Amino acid sequence: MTQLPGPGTWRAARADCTAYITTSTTTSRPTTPSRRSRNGATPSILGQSDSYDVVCAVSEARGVTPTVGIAMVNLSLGEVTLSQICDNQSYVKTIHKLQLACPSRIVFMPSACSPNEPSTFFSLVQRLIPEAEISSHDRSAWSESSGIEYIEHLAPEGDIGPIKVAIQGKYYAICCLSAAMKYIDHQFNLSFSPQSLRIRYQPSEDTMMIDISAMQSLEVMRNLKSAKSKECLFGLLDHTLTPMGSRVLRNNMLQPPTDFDGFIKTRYDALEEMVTNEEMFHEIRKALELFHDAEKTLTKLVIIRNTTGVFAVEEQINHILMIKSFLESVPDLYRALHPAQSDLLVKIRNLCRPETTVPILLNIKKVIEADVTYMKSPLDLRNQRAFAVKSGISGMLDVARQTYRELNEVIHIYSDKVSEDYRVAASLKYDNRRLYWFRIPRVGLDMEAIPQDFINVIPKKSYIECQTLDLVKLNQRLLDTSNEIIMRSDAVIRGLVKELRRQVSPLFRVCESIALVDMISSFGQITTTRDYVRPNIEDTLALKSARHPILDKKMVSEYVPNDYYATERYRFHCVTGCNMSGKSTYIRSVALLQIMAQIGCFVPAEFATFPIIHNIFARISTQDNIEANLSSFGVEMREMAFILKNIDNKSLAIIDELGRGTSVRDGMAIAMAISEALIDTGASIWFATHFVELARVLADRPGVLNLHLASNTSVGDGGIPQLTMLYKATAGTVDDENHYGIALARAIGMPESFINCAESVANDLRKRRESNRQSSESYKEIHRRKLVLNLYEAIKQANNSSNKEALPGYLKRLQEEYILRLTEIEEM
Ligand SMILES: Nc1ncnc2c1ncn2[C@@H]1O[C@H](COP(=O)(O)OP(=O)(O)OP(=O)(O)O)[C@@H](O)[C@H]1O
Repeated sequence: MTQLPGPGTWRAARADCTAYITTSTTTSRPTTPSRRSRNGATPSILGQSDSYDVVCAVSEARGVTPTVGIAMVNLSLGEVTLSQICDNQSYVKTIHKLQLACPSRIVFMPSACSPNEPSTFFSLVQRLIPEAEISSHDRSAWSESSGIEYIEHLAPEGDIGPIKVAIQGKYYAICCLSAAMKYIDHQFNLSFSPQSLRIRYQPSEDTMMIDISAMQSLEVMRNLKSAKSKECLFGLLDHTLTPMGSRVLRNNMLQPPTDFDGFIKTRYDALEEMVTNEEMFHEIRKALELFHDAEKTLTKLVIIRNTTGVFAVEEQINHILMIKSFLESVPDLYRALHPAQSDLLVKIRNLCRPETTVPILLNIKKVIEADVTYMKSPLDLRNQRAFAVKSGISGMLDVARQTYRELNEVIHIYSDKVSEDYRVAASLKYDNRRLYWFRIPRVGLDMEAIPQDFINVIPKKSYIECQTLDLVKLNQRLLDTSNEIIMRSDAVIRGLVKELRRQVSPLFRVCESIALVDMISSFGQITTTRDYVRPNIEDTLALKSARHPILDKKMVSEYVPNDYYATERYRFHCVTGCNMSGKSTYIRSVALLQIMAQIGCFVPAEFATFPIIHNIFARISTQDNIEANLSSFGVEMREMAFILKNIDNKSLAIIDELGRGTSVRDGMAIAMAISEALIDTGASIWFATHFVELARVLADRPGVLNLHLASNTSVGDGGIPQLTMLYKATAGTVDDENHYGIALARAIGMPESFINCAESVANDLRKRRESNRQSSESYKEIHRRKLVLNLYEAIKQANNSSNKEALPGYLKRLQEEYILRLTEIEEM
């Protein structure tokens, strides 16, 4: 049992949270942690298929810029993540972090919740993370010194120093660790074996924040229409072969790293090596197939529960057999990684080297039979467990095993006898609930006159399942013998578990390496099957012939690739185009490709450079039905307010169809005001709109680039105009004089009378607008001057760019845009 650190002293001098002086104890109902059903909105948006027990303690120093400490203890994976976040009054970063972790419990200080006046943060957590159970825990549990003691006691020895350096000054995070551990001990009667818990500090600036609604509308983790569909970014990228690999991929997609040298570059190098060395790649994939979820098994081994009895010992034997088969599989991966040269793969190979795993395996083999292994079928697993401990270690155990063997033989002989006596083809089956039972085909069996000796009969379509009284008695004897074996194995197993607990730390590292190599090989799988390119990381976003990753796979060769370019000078991209011209697809692609690039994956393009982005926001209307429209404007405004409050120059925002939930005039005015505000943030904005006038007005603002998705109108059979989408992003605004909307309405079969009426209204409006248009020479002069100044600035910037490869394309586009804009001015 873990020796828990004594209660530390609460330092009254420290900020707001020191003021929480009460004598309250834990207030929530004591229960054991359980796998919650994930019905909450956030987990389903995040596409979570697996659920974990995460207990999270939070504390805060209130103020204008509050500081929040978080300690998240994952009881299913045996790891603790500490964070300390400098947040704003809406606690955006903290709430986002909690939403991604999906904690089963969130523990507060008693003074933050009722009967005291609930803090703003507490109220936000209650409202925005409804699926978490909220508790409070005694004030004295939130102690810095006790938190440090936990680290010293629970972290692997080699990790203690680096963790202490990382958490220096992170007072709130450390107090939360103390509270979380005491809460777990108090509530669940659980503790961790010494030096076994992975504790890490995660600074919030090390990862990209993808707003939850962006995650949903961009279909990052799950498809919008069907939760089962694999048509989402995660579905596209997840070719992992182990549960650990899939988890790491998911975590990376939820919070892509922002550290290029530390993470992204090393992943690119490893991936490049994998895709160029085909043989190594295949060997790695083959080796990965052998692994099960060792991370979870190891966690179960290090969690100390005060449970005894046959079931507990059986579980421990299962864990040992699983660890044994895990250790036996590691050398294959080590060999597969032999040719690796890239830093990351070499590091992973070193972590998997035999010096780490072989001594542990030898220790296991000292007491466990070498050929006993973990099996999936209940009968095989029971037999493996019965013979797990080496013979010769305990005389009584060997005797019990002999009885077990003989009883099994007796049962098989009895099964043959039943077949003979009742003239049926009874086959012996086994499951954990009934133990042995018979399956007898219905053919030749009179269902009206089933022998009375057959009990517990379950009729099925083509056979019956049943037992006999004698079989039930034999089962009971077998169970007693099996239990005796298990209990007699207990002492040996206990000793081994104790030994293994001391060695889990390097094994957890091996698991993490396997997970990482699995994620990279998963990227390798998609890179080799699709035509992906390694991105560069620079200040500029420049993509040549880039494709929407999901549509590209779905549409194969039909997808029309597009170019993207964004710098300080062109940071607000106003994208116009007629209905169905590909605007949304164009702007969404850029966010999805950015996420791919930052998790270390190659991207579907001919050439790609990305800047490092710290936040991704999206405002995309995903509900087009009339009912939803009632509130869609409210949702739209709320989301835009959130974005405007949190966006900065390291952000990327995708805004689609802003202002469409209200009248055209109001919508246009709001879109205009928001666009102006977004331009001033310095963020990279991709703004698709039907308001062509908006694009024209914004055209002269520094930082704005107008683009449109091209389409063609031609005259088809019978003189009927036809609309062809080209899906090609082109400089300038869409030419709305062609009335594409009306052309599309005609193409989809609206009545001719209606179309004629719409055309006449549109022509009237156009004439009126033309007569209002300014045409004075001085007005034109102002526009010409602005255009030349902009061109000068752009060429200067291009000259400074290190990306010479993208330069010709960029200059050509600049030229096209200049000519187009000049023509527009002259035609005014
Ligand atoms: N680059 C492309 N290549 C091929 N097909 C595309 C491309 N972009 C979009 N499409 C097709 O066009 C359809 C419509 O695209 P999208 O929804 O992006 O258009 P939109 O301009 O945003 O439409 P609306 O204005 O009506 O919302 C997509 O479902 C896809 O099938």
